[in-house]
Formats: sequence, C-alpha cells, structure tokens
Amino acid sequence: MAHNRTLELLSRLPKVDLHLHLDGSVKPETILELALQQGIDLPVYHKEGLIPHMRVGNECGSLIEYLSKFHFTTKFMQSGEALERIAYEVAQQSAAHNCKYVEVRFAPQLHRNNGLTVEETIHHVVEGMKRGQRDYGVKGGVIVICMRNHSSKSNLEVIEGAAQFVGKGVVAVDLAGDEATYPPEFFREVFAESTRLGIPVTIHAGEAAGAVNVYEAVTNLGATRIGHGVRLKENRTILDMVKERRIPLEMCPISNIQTKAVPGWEAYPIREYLDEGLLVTINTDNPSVSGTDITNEYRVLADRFGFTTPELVKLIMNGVDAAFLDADDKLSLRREMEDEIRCLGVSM
Ligand SMILES: O=c1[nH]cnc2c1ncn2[C@H]1C[C@H](O)[C@@H](CO)O1
Ligand SMILES: [Zn+2]
Repeated sequence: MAHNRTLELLSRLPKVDLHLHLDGSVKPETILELALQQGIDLPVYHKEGLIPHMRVGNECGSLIEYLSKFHFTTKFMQSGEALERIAYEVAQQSAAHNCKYVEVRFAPQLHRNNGLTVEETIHHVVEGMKRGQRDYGVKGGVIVICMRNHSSKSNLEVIEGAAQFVGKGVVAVDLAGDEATYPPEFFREVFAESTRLGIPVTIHAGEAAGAVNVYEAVTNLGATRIGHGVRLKENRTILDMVKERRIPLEMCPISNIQTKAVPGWEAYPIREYLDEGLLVTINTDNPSVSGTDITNEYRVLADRFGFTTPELVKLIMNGVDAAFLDADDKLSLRREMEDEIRCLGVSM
C-alpha cells in the first residue's frame, strides 16, 4: 500500500482529468437537494442510502451493468440550473485534488426530458464550468457526447449544437454507451459532420470490444484521442498505428476494472503501454459511479504497478500534452504545473 507520504504527495501534485462524465460525477448530497427542489421521490433520504443507487459494487460484471447506474442520476439533471450546479461542483471537487484542468463530457440528449434544447444544455454546462474556474481556478473544457443507442438524426443534432460552442467552451465531441452492440462503423455519417465542421473527436473504443474499434475510430471517425483503448494490446498492428500517430489513450483504471475491459489488475496493460511509448493518460471516468477520484487513480497505480514518482509525473504530463487546448494555453498550463511540481521537491 502507498504509505502516507506517497498519498500526501499524490494529492498535492498538480493533475489533469481529461475523461470525466458529468452524470457520473454527481455528489449524493446534491441528489438529495435536487430531489427536494424538483419534487422527485427518492428511495431513501440520506446520503449513505443513495450511494448503492449511484455506485457500482465489486460484483459489476460488464459495461452494460455499469451503464445502468446512470438512469438514476440523469433524472435529476433535466434543468439548466441542475446542469450548471453539477458542472460547478465538478470544478470544486477537482480543486480539492489539485486538478488544474478538467475536460467534462456529457450527452445533451439525456438532459432534454423537460424541454431544454441541445444548445441550452451545453450553455448551462459551459456556464457552470466558467463559474467553477472563477471560484476555484480550475480551467476546463466541455466534450459533447453522441450516444451509441441514439439515432443518427439525434446525434447529428448534437454535433450541430456542439459546433455553436467551439471556441466558447466546447473542445471536442465523443461517442459513448454500449460499444459491444453498436460498433463505431455505425457512426461514420455522424462523425463525417464533426470532421466537416472541424471539431476535434475522441471516441470510447477498445473498452467493451476489441482493438478493431480503435482502428475504425481513428481511421474513419477522425478520432485524435481514444477513450480507454484498454484492449488495444490484442492487435499489434493497430497498437503500432496508435503509437506512430501519437494518439493519446484516456485510460480510467478503476472504471476499466469494474466494466471488465480486462479480467483483473494482472491483465491491465498500463505498464506495457507506458513502456511501449504510448501516450497514456490517467483519468477518473465517473467518480460517483466508480467511487473514485483522481488522487485515488494514481494511488492505485502506485500500489498495483509500483510506479515511481517520476513515472507518475510522466503520466500527469502526458495528460497536459493530450489536452484539447491550443498551443499557447497548453504551454502555460505545462509551465504552471512544472513550477508547482518543482516546488514540491520533485525533479522533472
Ligand atoms: O466508460 C464508459 N463507456 C461507455 N459509456 C460510458 C462510460 N461512462 C459513461 N458512459 C455513458 C453513460 C452516460 O450516461 C453517458 C453520458 O455521460 O456516457
Ligand atoms: Zn467514459
């Protein structure tokens, strides 16, 4: 186990989180308050009792089971006010772990039950993050998600909505949901539109299905980053392509074990990928569903794989390199983080 000094250092190191879902980052306390405000019944009225409804347990057997937890939370995320509040609270929670930059992703079509438009949902999430940046100093960007189980029409609406906010808070678009049932080739038409509009793309791939999905995402959907990519190790040729093109992998260790992207920690390829020279980044995916936070992700890696402090710093700085930021903003984030790391007495 990482002893106290390592844990203390991990929590103080400046970090980034590039893969975090808004609807997987809701505090149970917030659900309690939103339910009262919105007049929605809850199964229980105390924080501890809500956790089992929001979080997966050790017995989680698949991505499908993992995804079932989101139905509970999204019921409370159907107003602009709720979206803004939850985005704001992501910045608050990020600051508590010295996370300097966070890319928050959400699927607009899951938040329209009470009549919000796609653009309105995006507007409120952007506003919440802006307010979070003002109050907590956490910089951020929004990634707008298309869902695998939605129609092309619905996903095209999402791309068009996202395009309105590029340069005004939105940094990319994504594809999430049940990967095994809906392979990436079903979405060529949708992502042809994001390419046409010049919006950067990241795709969840190689999580609940094989490496060919990573190939499809990069070559036909225009992905310049990959969500997870855990199963890339199953195909040497595709792994080499990802390496040559310097496509960052947004890995989310705790979530990847829970969804059974690999059978267990002994099969988790992070050490292999780092040694191969792949651009691996560490992220949380869904703090409230996975019961994790960004410090915990690094702690688990230190414990399970014996990563040294310089290796952990390398993983952190890979995240800065992979961020959907323009060159100037990336350089200033990099400098700010390097200065802070040096101040902690860690050599770079
Ligand atoms: O790890 C994931 N893989 C695929 N889909 C996911 C993952 N985590 C969350 N989602 C889905 C469920 C959410 O409701 C949706 C939008 O954030 O994205
Ligand atoms: Zn995800």
